[in-house]
Amino acid sequence: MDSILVTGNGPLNGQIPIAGAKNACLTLMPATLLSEEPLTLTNAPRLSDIRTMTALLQSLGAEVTSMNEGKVLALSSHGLDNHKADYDIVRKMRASILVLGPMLARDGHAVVSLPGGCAIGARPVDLHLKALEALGAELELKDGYVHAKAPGGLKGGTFEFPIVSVGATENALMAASLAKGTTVLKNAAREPEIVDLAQCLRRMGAQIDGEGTSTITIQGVDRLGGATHPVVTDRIELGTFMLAPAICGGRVELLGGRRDLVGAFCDKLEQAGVEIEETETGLVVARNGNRVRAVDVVTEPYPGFPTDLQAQMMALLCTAEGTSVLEEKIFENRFMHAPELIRMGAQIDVHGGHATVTGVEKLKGAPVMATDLRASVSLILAGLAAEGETVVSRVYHLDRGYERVEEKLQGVGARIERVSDRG
Ligand SMILES: CC(=O)N[C@H]1[C@@H](OP(=O)(O)OP(=O)(O)OC[C@H]2O[C@@H](n3ccc(=O)[nH]c3=O)[C@H](O)[C@@H]2O)O[C@H](CO)[C@@H](O)[C@@H]1O
Ligand SMILES: C=C(OP(=O)(O)O)C(=O)O
Repeated sequence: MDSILVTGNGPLNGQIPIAGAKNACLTLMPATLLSEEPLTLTNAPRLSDIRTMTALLQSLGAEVTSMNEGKVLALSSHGLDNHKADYDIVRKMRASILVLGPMLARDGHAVVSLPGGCAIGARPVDLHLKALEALGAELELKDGYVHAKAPGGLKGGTFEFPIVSVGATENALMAASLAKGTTVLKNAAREPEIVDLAQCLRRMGAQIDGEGTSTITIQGVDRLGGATHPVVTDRIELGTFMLAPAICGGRVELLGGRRDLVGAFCDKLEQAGVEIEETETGLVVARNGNRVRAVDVVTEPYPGFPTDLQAQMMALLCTAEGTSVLEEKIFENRFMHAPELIRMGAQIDVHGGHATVTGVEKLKGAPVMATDLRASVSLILAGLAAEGETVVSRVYHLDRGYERVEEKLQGVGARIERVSDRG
């Protein structure tokens, strides 16, 4: 299993290109199941999660061809010969549940394994199921699988999400696109990935209004066609790499970055004393000299501060002047990076959904490991700011969501390399 070796660094300077969003691509790919015609996604990220979704769609009988070194995905679901998403693939990635709504909407039946919990929390899928029931789906849970039927097709309905869920909004949005009549989704998620999905579905012929607000209205159509759609920029990769010059000092331009994707996050960075400038080609982040200041952070659905940047922000605040409190409101167990950061000399006290971080002048390199994607990259950021060497193991978590992380950071002067254990 590979590890990442990071050696503490001085200021970083240069440019980092930001890829298409993992979380957008993982919902755009299952949208192929809604149509008999081809869907082409450009600006796709090259990630293990994308390969997992490819394998899942192929297991259902869809064709997925990766072109242009993986940046273009040509998908076609002309003849699905299997409507069962097997546990062996679904357990690898929670986003697998996103095949349920589209398969059910197009063909009237689907069987999908329940994904189960994961390191950051229990993550039930009850809201996905309730939203589909509001569209007339008949569901039964048997042997760890959701057996779904809609013999006469799905029918439009109104559903108000009791809490904001990105994935449940995506499943419902896709299913409603082919339901008969009008669907109104209230308290819907407003994330840029939802907007991207709605734009792609519209290109395929769907009639959708209100994406990016809490109420989305969908007028169902009989069939959807083919489309070509560029995947939106990955705001979480963007925020992660914005933290590299923030933590090491220097000046880095994140190519393709836009402030509207990471507004709440930018506000916090600026409060901490980091400079951010929007250019025609991206976002420039700079910090010179002084230590960053402590800031308090509360994770919330978009447009709030994203939970997927909480671990990385904690790494920065470990080096800030003063005491910060981070409150995690989305996932109940998303502070697993804290004990690892403590091994690097950080002062963190976790109490329930809060972490109190008292900044130290210098972190110290150490061998560390993490049990999830964003936790892993937070340890790389901490390693860049630490004295000495940090070895981050369990790199497969990182490969789920960051393409060529070491090359991108090397490109701005970071001392980071992948070490293979195989030899
Ligand atoms: C592939 C993908 O896009 N993943 C993102 C997506 O995950 P995902 O779509 O799984 O996250 P949700 O927005 O659904 O989760 C929000 C909260 O709702 C709860 N919940 C969710 C569904 C449900 O049926 N019942 C329920 O109780 C979850 O446990 C969590 O506490 O949004 C999260 C929140 O921004 C991000 O951290 C993930 O990176
Ligand atoms: C939690 C994440 O992803 P997933 O929902 O796929 O587990 C993430 O991208 O940080």
